[in-house]
Amino acid sequence: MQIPWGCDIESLENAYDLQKWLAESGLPPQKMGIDRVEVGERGLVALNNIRKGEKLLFVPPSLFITSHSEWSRPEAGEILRRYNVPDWPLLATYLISEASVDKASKWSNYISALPRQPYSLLYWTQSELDRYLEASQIRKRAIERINDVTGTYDDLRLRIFSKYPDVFPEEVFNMETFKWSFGILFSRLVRLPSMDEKVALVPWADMLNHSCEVETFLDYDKSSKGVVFTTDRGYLPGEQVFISYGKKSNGDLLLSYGFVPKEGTNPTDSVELSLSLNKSDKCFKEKMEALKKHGLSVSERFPLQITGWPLELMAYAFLVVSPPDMRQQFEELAAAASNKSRSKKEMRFPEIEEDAFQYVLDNCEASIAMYSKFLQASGSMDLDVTNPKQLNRRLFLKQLAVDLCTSERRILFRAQYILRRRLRDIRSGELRALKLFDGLRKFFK
Ligand SMILES: C[S@@+](CC[C@H](N)C(=O)[O-])C[C@H]1O[C@@H](n2cnc3c(N)ncnc32)[C@H](O)[C@@H]1O
Repeated sequence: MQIPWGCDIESLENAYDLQKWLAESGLPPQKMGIDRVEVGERGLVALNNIRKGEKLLFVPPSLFITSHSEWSRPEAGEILRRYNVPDWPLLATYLISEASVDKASKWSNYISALPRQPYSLLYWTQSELDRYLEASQIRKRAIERINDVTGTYDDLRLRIFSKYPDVFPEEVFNMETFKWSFGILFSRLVRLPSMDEKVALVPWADMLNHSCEVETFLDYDKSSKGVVFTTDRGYLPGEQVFISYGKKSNGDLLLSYGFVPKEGTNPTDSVELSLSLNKSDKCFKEKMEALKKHGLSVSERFPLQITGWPLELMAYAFLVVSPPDMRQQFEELAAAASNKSRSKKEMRFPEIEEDAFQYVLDNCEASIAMYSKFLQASGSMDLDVTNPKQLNRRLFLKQLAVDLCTSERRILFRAQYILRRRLRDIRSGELRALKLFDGLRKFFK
């Protein structure tokens, strides 16, 4: 179903109307203008020289959309407040409600300039996720997110919408429109640290695209009473201005914003490695109980970065490989794996270190094999040319998946290299100790 709101972002017409409306509605004159850009399609571009350290934007609170914004249909807002609906579902419903009244909404210019189909994994079908993201843990995260959105909508429908069908008719408030509004929230909502972490849609500020190379982010500025950001570099006229959407992995960026940064440009990139207890382990039940007690399960995902992995991952690996005579330590290991341990020092269990590293290496290599299979096959995947429009979509999704999988596999290769080296050191240390022991034995004979 085609959503009747928003626009095709290839055209800048609606964005120019938005710019005009904002200027008439209290947005001060800007040093940036909306334009077609190379990264992110539409973005904000410097109109004059912008210096490093300048504050830009100054969007006043009267132009933010928050959970306290006034509803064009007050009865709808009143009902949701009575049911104490949390911020995210409230804002998702608000956006649909305002969109449905068209020009009668204060936000009609803003809504008309929003993308009709936000780039988000919410729009990938199950078979697209299976086909393109089989190797990546992002597939599971996308399915969880889609289920969350579906569950949230079902809950609202059952508890509220079905009781007030005149206020929330199904032609307007349905799964398709919720997918759209949640897609907009995931890709545009900002958390404002200096406003008690309030979440808001901030028109104009949400035209800024992300760069992994900048560190500046949007926040509320109490002195100027508006949303601003401070540039961490200078820009020449015509250059696109960027902010940071946060220290996110490529997978997180794809999940919420629908893009993957260029290979090797994201210093905070990470990949999730899934580790599981061995079902044939004699202590399976005891280990499972220990994990459960600390909020973990028999299968967990841990982030690997190019610079290393967290202590929690090693604690989980130690628990998996620990023999029955270490049962006294199961609790301690499960606590450390859940980040609840008091000690933040690296755990040392020399007698099972080799097994633990080997276990993590085996999991890394199994994961690498899946990525390699997908990346090798991706060249010959899309030969169906009977439907050109569908083919474009397929090529686009496939390219995103190839970019994601290449960056995730790169981190796994690095982990594989470090793990192999650690194992070689452990083994050569053992060999040296063995030779020494042998030498001593001969000496004392
Ligand atoms: C907050 S909006 C930014 C404005 C957006 N370009 C627009 O035209 O409405 C976030 C969306 O911009 C796009 N985007 C932002 N940064 C990007 C980047 N570095 N590369 C590709 N797309 C990007 C993605 O589609 C993302 O979902």
